[in-house]
Amino acid sequence: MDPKAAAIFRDRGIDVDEKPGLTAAELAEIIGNYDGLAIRSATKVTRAILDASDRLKVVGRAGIGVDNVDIAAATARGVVVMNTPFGNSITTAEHAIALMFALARQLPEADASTQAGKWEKNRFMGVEVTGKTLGLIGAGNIGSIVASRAVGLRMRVAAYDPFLTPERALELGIEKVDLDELLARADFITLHTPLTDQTRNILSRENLAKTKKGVRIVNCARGGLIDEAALKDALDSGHVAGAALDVFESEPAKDCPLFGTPGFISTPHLGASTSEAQVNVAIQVAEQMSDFLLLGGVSNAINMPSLSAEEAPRLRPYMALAEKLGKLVGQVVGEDVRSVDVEVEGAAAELNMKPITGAVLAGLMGTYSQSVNMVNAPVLAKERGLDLREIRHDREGDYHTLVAVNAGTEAGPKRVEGTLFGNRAPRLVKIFDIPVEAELDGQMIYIVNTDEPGFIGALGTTLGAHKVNIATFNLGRRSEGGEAVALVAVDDPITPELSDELKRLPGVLEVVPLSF
Ligand SMILES: NC(=O)c1ccc[n+]([C@@H]2O[C@H](COP(=O)([O-])OP(=O)(O)OC[C@H]3O[C@@H](n4cnc5c(N)ncnc54)[C@H](O)[C@@H]3O)[C@@H](O)[C@H]2O)c1
Ligand SMILES: O=C(O)CC[C@@H](O)C(=O)O
Repeated sequence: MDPKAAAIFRDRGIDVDEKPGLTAAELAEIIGNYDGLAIRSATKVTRAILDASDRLKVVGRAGIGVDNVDIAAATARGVVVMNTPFGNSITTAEHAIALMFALARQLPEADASTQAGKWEKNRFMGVEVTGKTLGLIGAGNIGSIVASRAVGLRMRVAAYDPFLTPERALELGIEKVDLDELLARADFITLHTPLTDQTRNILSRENLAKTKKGVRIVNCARGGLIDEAALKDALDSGHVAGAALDVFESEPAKDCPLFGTPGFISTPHLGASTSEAQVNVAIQVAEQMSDFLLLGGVSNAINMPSLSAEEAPRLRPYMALAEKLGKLVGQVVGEDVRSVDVEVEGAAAELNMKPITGAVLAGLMGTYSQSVNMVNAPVLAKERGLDLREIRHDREGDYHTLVAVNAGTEAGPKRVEGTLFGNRAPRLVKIFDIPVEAELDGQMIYIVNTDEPGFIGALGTTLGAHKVNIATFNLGRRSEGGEAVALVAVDDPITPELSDELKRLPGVLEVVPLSF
């Protein structure tokens, strides 16, 4: 990785060790010492590596493809995975164009022959690209840049990309076609998709047979998009006139069946290898990882919603409130939660809601499982079949800002509401429709009782008898003489014996020890 990455980490006060070329075993041995791991494409972040990484919070990929990271395993462990989606796009697009020209004019073979003193002028008859049709498979960041360069070279561009809108195609000056039409018409084909279940072997033996005789093919995207054995046969038969691969089914490619085939050109995954691109991605990955580790900002994460470093300070108190509300519901309602509506109104409704929802889930799911954070909470919630809804209210309420968590249970909805005092201090304002103001902090006891004289005295006496000091005392009731709640913050541990004794006090309906 370009040394600028390490320089940025150090400038921002993060200790950094540069360890290029570690084996998997060496990485597994040391990964437990690190909060972040910055990688290029060669490092495989497998489940085994992640399992050995107790402290790891973030993996930053200085590049685009994250197929060298086990995203599911990282997510399950609560590790954020980020990439740098644009820093090497121009460079990779230029490599694709370079390989297209290398194929059109057989540059590597002509170079080798000339340097061998052969001067084979008649052997190397090329083709022009001007006026030819370029078939573009995948018109995202890199594909679009390739398209614009190809249009500049006076090529016609026919693109196959199910997600390409007609407006974008018009803007790029290219034609959107289906795959069969592209295969039938293209003089050159270049691939720019990720490797997914849909794109694996997109140039299969069957699809290669549908291409125009004499087609030339470039792949600077991912190995696995082309059937390498079928491509070799198509080159050998002369159906495909040339193929240039930067990426291979198995990398590092040491004994690919295509090696040595006439008309075949290869580079060792050099698509992103320019000094400009490597500086770009190194700077970007270091800035993103530092923002996350130091400020909680999240950009270009694969497994977590974005939260800019500028937004983070404003959202942080909301996320603290949301997490506390989630924890409160989880602890009081228990395992019975079937659905969760997260509602915001007032100032909260103006904000990016995803981090607030993520924090509610982290609080809630953390009461059911260990090591839960905003990365893995949504996955755990999904595994439990929890229905999640985000609701933004325009209305003006009693509070300038409000976050509510409405948990659906078999016994009906259970709703808690909270606000921020002075825009920063989280406060509960309503629990299960009973107004009660409380800081949710440290150890607390939640008590439901019948509103009757003498209860508070008995509660204080019992806590005193157990040498438990009361820090704050917050009361609310549904109606005079009806259901009442107490949220009592205490300085000393709440033992099971104390809980049992509190449950036996006259009028007590429920006692739940809480921890925030
Ligand atoms: N060789 C290298 O060194 C190098 C460098 C950078 C990126 N890459 C690879 O290049 C590829 C493209 O990167 P990008 O930044 O343009 O990604 P991108 O996400 O911006 O674009 C990918 C495009 O593929 C399209 N796509 C998805 N499924 C498709 C399908 N089934 N059929 C057709 N199109 C489909 C998407 O709609 C999208 O427009 C990625 O695989 C990336 O890893 C390689
Ligand atoms: O880091 C590299 O050299 C390759 C990067 C490339 O494959 C990518 O997906 O960004």
